[in-house]
Amino acid sequence: MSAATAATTTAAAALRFWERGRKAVCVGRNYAEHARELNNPLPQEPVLFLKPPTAYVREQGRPLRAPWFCSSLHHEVELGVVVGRAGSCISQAAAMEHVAGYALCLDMTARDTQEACKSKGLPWTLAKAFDGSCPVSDFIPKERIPDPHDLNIWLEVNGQRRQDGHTSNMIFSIPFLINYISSIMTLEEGDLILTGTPSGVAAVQEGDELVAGISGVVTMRFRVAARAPRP
Ligand SMILES: O=C([O-])CC(=O)C(=O)O
Ligand SMILES: [Mg+2]
Repeated sequence: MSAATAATTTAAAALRFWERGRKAVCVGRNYAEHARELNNPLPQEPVLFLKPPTAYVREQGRPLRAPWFCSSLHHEVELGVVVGRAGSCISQAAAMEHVAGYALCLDMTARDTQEACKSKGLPWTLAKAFDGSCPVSDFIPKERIPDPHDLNIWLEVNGQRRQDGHTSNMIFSIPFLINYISSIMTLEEGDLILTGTPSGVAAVQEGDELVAGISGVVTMRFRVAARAPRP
């Protein structure tokens, strides 16, 4: 691909990736300390699940809220990778050419629902894919992050640091994940890959203020509202 084409695809993906109706492919248990804190085994292969485009919520938009069936809404701060060029069966060597940039993300999780799903051997869709379950920062162009495996990602609740991780501790690297995911489902321009959370996940309460950041790159702020009423 020419440099001009690469620049065009990057610019296109920079345009509000969260409004493009694209999927978020999420990786679970990609940090050993987080797998351990929830008493999960270390994965031999990436654990994957999906969030629909209706999961995205923007910083200046509506507040975060637990869905009606959840009484333990957890925060999980994660580095998001924004796909700039579609592909399937992308090699690890070519993987970074398909990256347009990054976003800071929260994989908001209905933890009690997830535990119930796990114990019944059911998928995690209710726990992970509800409306507003994926707060995202502005798009961060690739050029602003020379090494995505050398980032400090953190989250504070009401001014108290809860999560403080480093992307060098991912079990599966970004090129590995792009290769693995694209061998299962086509990655499209504007798709987001959530790369897993470091340890320190915990429940949020109505009225909490969440501030998360990638040190030296971006911060974002969200308020937690009352749980959604049962329809
Ligand atoms: O819910 C979980 O523990 C799995 C997950 O999303 C993560 O590790 O980021
Ligand atoms: Mg997660």
